[in-house]
Amino acid sequence: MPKVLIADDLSQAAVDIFTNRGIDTDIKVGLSKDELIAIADQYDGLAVRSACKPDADVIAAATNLKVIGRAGIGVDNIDIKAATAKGVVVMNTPFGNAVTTAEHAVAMMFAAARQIPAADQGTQAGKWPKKSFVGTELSYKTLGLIGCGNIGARVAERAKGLTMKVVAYDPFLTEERAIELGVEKVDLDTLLARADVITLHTPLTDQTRNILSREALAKAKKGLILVNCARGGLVDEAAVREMLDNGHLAAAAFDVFAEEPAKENILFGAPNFIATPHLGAATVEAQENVALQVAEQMSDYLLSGAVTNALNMPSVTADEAPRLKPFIELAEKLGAFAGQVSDHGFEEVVIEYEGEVAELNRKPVTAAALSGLLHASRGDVNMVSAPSILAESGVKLSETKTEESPVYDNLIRIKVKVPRTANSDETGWRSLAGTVSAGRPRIVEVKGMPLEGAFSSVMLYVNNIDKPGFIGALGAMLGEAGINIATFHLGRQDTGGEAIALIGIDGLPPHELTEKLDALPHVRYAKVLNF
Ligand SMILES: NC(=O)C1=CN([C@@H]2O[C@H](COP(=O)(O)OP(=O)(O)OC[C@H]3O[C@@H](n4cnc5c(N)ncnc54)[C@H](O)[C@@H]3O)[C@@H](O)[C@H]2O)C=CC1
Ligand SMILES: O=C(O)C(=O)COP(=O)(O)O
Repeated sequence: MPKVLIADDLSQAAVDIFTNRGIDTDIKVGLSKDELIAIADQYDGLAVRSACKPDADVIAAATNLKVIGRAGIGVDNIDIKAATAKGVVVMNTPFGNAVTTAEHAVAMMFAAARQIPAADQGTQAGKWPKKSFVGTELSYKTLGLIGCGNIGARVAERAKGLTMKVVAYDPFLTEERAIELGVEKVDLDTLLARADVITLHTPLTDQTRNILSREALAKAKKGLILVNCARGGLVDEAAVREMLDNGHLAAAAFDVFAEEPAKENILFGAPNFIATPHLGAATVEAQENVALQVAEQMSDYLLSGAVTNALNMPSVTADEAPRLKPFIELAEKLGAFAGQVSDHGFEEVVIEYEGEVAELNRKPVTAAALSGLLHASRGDVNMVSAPSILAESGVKLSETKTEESPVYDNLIRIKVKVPRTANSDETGWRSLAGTVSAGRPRIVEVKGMPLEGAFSSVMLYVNNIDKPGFIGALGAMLGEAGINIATFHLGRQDTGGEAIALIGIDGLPPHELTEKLDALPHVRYAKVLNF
């Protein structure tokens, strides 16, 4: 039974889902990094929010981990690169808390415009400070959105309802979407020059870090109200402090800080500064949503291989997962075959899809083929890590698809381009193809030669010149070595030409056998393959 560690405060809804789906959970909130590392290998899944930080060390220690689920949106607390390299899927819940966070941003905008927290404090202290708090009307003012995705768009809708004008800086916002939302797409400098209020809604990435730098903030209108409910690292906090002190900024309201939990911060105590402790997603509704969603997604993945909202793996719906399973198995086996016979590596990979499989969601199938392909040389690789490992290695990958499949209902062909080496004049493309028949993977072509057979867990692959008596000699040699033959598949180009034998055998043969085979005059190549 898979086991999940819930390492941050999640609604009970998550535990209920895991339990109903037959997954064990441990709830351990507030663990130190060392405490987490000490127990990490016990779990197949790790469910977090923003406080727990699964970095490369935690992921390395979590030797059984298959999935990290983020009950929320931002994943900057998770080392996705390390997770990908270890084959761990990282998934989030991209919509569950978007409305709640947009509402918090709007609340912060009003709180800052009318200095509500300070007015509240003064009033409750018995000062009746009516003259101290003259605010700013927001109607017809310009709101500048930095980032106009899920949350930004919801803030825009609300701001339009408040009769504000909305301009947005988001390089990925299309003109069509901007028109649909009724926002004006502008560049960052224009936004800085025109906005009366700026609110941030981008993820924290290398591109967005410090997007509101000192220089950028200096370009903003005097009297700007700044709201940050996205991530602390987006803004230069020291510059904001100075600008609140010198009046360049009228007010700032931050839910997020460069260092969290923010027990101390340069902004604390600044004039017209409002802080909340990362409460953007903290409503009952949002927490139910994200807990339910993350638990369902993680359970789906652990139990059926369905992938939703993953940041490092293509999606596979619960309906697709069983349909794709045999193709994933076939692709992985073909890849494994190609990888095991590419003794000197490969420079390029082409995957061809024909027939029924061409119409399916091919991304996970390709990922499986690459996982098989890289396994021989890289060992610890899976569908999550294989595509990025291949991309980093510089090997070119391309894919073709055709609905036509002349012989089989479906066919996957993997071609690898092998380099010329000192010992081998065999350069150019090697190709292997297989089909799924009655739900089982079958190999149907090796090096362009047709042959038909099932995969066995151990197979002897022999590439030889077609000569009378060769097959008999091969069988005798295996018999002498005490190797039982389970299946025997033959293919050849033409009489007396290049031929192949693919022999399913019970158990691993001794190394000397392949050496003996290799030494035979008609043998060009012999190898034991594992599937
Ligand atoms: N305070 C809180 O509790 C919460 C904070 N968040 C934060 O809000 C962020 C945004 O969430 P969503 O809107 O759901 O994400 P999203 O992915 O839907 O939208 C982000 C937008 O930022 C844009 N963007 C990316 N790079 C940019 C750049 N260099 N300059 C300008 N725009 C850029 C993207 O094109 C996208 O449209 C999350 O990544 C998370 O960090 C999310 C939920 C709760
Ligand atoms: O979803 C997000 O990105 C958030 O920042 C919410 O964070 P939290 O789950 O409240 O720690």
